[in-house]
Amino acid sequence: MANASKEQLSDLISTCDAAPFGRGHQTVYDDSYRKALKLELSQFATPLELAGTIIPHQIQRDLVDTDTALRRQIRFEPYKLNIYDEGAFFKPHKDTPRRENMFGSLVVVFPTEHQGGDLILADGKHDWTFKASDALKNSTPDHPEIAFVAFYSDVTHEVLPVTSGARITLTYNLYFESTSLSVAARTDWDTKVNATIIKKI
Ligand SMILES: O=C(O)CCC(=O)C(=O)O
Ligand SMILES: [Fe+2]
Repeated sequence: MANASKEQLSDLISTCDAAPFGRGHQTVYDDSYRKALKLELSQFATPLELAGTIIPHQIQRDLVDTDTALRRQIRFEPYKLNIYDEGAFFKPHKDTPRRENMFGSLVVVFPTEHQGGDLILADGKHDWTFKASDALKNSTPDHPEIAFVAFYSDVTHEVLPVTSGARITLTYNLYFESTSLSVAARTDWDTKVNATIIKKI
């Protein structure tokens, strides 16, 4: 991605489908709510090996181990590749839990040139802005960087419109290894968002 030319990005964009989202129990398309493109897991391959980065450790340390009640092994499941070209956005929503031991989401942002597309997160008490376009501005083809943000499932988030270029993200569902604890009942965590830039991937 760090070396992607405009042509390669337009090729990628032209192979993608419109991205739906969950509304109640349904999966719907509504481009006044979510205007973006996506590829399902079966439709792409990525050289990004999450296990080879610091991301799992950082999420374990800063999002999970900070609370003794939560201290458990976590697992990442890749979910979708999302492409936001100019004018694309995703209005405020919470992610639909895929299974009862899902406790959060991880969004990895690739270093493709773009403006806008800030991710705004809120839990009712705090809000956060994750501006990957700024975070990645020192990324170069020779020294690519990625940015990530991880958050609990009760955090509402939205992607503001991309004003130029293309913002490409890979989302993961975050699970606890054991299914014993009902995580949905917990809404009083102090730190709900963890955002960092990973250098030199
Ligand atoms: O691409 C992003 O930054 C967020 C995507 C998202 O919120 C989702 O797929 O549910
Ligand atoms: Fe989401």
